[in-house]
Amino acid sequence: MDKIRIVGGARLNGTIPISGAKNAALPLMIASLLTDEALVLANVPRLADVALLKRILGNHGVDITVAGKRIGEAELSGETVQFSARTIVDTTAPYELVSKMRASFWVIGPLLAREGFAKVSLPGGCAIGTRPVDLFLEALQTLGAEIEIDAGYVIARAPNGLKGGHVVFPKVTVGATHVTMMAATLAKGDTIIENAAREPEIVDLAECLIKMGARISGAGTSTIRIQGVDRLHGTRHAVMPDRIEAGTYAMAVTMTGGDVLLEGARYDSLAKPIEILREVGAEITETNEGLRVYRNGAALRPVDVTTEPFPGFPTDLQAQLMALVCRAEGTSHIRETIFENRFMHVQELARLGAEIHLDGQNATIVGVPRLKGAPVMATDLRASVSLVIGGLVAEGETMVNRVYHLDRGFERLEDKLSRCGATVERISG
Ligand SMILES: CC(=O)N[C@H]1[C@@H](OP(=O)(O)OP(=O)(O)OC[C@H]2O[C@@H](n3ccc(=O)[nH]c3=O)[C@H](O)[C@@H]2O)O[C@H](CO)[C@@H](O)[C@@H]1O
Ligand SMILES: C=C(OP(=O)(O)O)C(=O)O
Repeated sequence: MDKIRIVGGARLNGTIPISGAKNAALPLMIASLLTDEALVLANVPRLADVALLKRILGNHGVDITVAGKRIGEAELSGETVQFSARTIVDTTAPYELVSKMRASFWVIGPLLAREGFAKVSLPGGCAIGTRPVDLFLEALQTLGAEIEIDAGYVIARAPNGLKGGHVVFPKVTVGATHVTMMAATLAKGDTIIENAAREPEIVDLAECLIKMGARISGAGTSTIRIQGVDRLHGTRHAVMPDRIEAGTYAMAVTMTGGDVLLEGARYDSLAKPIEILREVGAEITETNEGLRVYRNGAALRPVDVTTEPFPGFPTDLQAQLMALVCRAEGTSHIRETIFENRFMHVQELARLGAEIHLDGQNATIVGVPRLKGAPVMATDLRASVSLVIGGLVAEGETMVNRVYHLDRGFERLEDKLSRCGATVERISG
């Protein structure tokens, strides 16, 4: 099993190219199931989750070819990949694949809309919480699906096709918004989604679906309207830059000090994290190429942050912020409201010398003057990278074990950081 070895102490200086967003690439790839024509996606990140979803789509009959890079594309940028679902050969998404990645459950929407049938394994919980799928199923029922649960599988039927409906989500859910929007594109009639997720990845998917011939308005607001069409066609679309990757490196630079251009990062997808990082002590400016993050030797200041759906502070940056304020001068408070068990990094950060007290969904972080390197264990994707951020300033060596979590969502992290002066290496094993 690979490990990441970090020797702390270096400031970060240089340029980090931001990859295509994992959380946009996954639903975009799944959207290829909606048409028998080719969907060509550029800027697809090379990540374990993307590789797994390629296998899952392949199982449904999607023909996948890597079209390579455009001339002049940077070495670290992603691939251009063509997804062609000419015929769906299998409408079942088996447990062995779905249990490895939750987002693979989302194939249920396009399969049902196009084929009138889908049998998809329940994804189960994961390290950050129980993560039920009740809201997906209720939304699909509103669009006319009959749902049965049998032997760990959701069996969804709509033999005469889906029909438009009025979906009101009782809580904001990114996944169920993606799935309902995709399913409704091929339903008969109009669909309204209220209390829809407003995440930028929803907008990216909607833009691609519109290029495919879908009639969607309001994506990015809490009310999305979809007029169903008979069929969708192929198109080309570039995956949006990864706001969570960009936010993570912004926190790393704020932690170490230095001056880094996050190439391709977009301010509007990161407004809240940028506001918080400025409170902590970073200077962040928007340039034509991306976001420039700068901090001199000034002390880090504590903050009080609650995770919320977009445009609030994202849960996917909570662990990284916690690592950062471990070194603040004063006491910070972080409240996690999206997932019930997303504090697995706390015990591992404590191994580096952090002082964090947990009370239910609230963490109190008492800043300490120094962290000290130690062997630590990654428990989930964002928790892993919080340990890397801690390791970048910890005295001596930090060894992060179970790096496969990190490989789900960070493309060549060790290359990107070491190019900016950090001592970070992957030890294969
Ligand atoms: C691949 C991807 O894009 N993953 C992101 C997506 O996950 P995901 O789409 O799974 O997260 P959701 O927005 O659906 O979850 C929000 C909350 O709603 C709950 N819920 C959700 C569905 C449901 O049927 N019932 C229910 O109770 C969840 O347990 C959670 O407490 O959004 C999360 C919240 O921004 C991010 O942390 C994940 O990185
Ligand atoms: C929680 C995440 O992903 P997933 O929803 O795939 O588990 C994440 O990207 O931080």
